[in-house]
Amino acid sequence: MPDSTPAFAPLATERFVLRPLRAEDAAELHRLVNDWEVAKTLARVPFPYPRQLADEWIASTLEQIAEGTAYHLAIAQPEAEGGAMLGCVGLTIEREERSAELGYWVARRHWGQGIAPEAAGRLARWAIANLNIDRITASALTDNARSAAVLRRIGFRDAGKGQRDFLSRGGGMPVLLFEAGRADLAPPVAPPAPAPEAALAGGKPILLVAAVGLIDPDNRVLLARRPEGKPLAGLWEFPGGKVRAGETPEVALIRELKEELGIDVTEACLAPFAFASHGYEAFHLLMPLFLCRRWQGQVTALEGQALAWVRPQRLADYAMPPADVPLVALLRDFL
Ligand SMILES: Nc1nc2c([nH]c(=O)n2[C@H]2C[C@H](O)[C@@H](COP(=O)(O)OP(=O)(O)OP(=O)(O)O)O2)c(=O)[nH]1
Repeated sequence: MPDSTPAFAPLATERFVLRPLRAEDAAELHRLVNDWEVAKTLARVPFPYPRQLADEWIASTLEQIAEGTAYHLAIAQPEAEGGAMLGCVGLTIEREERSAELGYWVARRHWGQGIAPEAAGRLARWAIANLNIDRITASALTDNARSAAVLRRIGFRDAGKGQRDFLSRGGGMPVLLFEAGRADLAPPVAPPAPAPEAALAGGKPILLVAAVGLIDPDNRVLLARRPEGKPLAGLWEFPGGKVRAGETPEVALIRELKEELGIDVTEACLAPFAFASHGYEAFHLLMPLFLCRRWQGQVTALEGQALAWVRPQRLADYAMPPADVPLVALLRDFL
């Protein structure tokens, strides 16, 4: 399954942009990182930092982005504000483990402005939503309380202690290990407000969500990727959404399919197929799954979500929410 990042479009944060490094950044990169206070905190940076290494490093980061093996980016001001580089943030992918390692540094004169959490938080949330990973790891020198605080602030959990080789220190150094999964990087989920007589499942409100397996003439099923910023970001799901007060599941689905995919579906074309009943932390999900083979209009990702038409036997290659796992098995057998 491809990652949905053919060419890397810069990521905006509240104040900055995270963009691929450019050959012309080399002199500035060298000036900023060839500073003992910065270099001593970084495992892979030698000190002194040879000027030529900046050129080589930048060229290698561009190759890695093209291959999808690592995403090392400049933290820069927006072009309209001068475009100055303030530091770097990066992720190295461990494909086999479906994880990535996060690193960052900020030029000394910009310390104390909250740049690292803003940049590292955005890259981490983008990565969990757009790359095929479930986990991000990071480490900080045991005496680098500032860096540990950055990681905790963006949702990382302490994951013990370790040892890492630091080029700048000429050997192994003790580090604190951190990690974050999808739930750690998601916004806090407010439990749905229960209707007055709503059933409570084990003390949790029941959330009714209607979903559909859209099936094309080749017998492929449409999956949509949950976007950055939503709970379960990066997981693939059946199109659909919450059933609002006063709606039937069918009406909710017809509305969601119009809003999210720009297609018109009639109730007669929605065939009830199965349902999911799954306890999430904040609510219990009850999700009828319909099947639909006929609709009007062109399926279009109107909310910027990645879409994939997937053959039944390939459904297992797509990481989906835990509630969907039994549905996928049923659907595969049915199709
Ligand atoms: N649509 C859909 N939702 C699913 C699936 N599996 C699963 O656990 N869910 C969960 C994720 C969410 O907690 C919930 C759907 O809520 P949502 O927030 O995406 O619904 P929505 O489209 O109404 O979103 P919003 O307008 O509130 O942002 O159901 C699935 O296959 N499809």
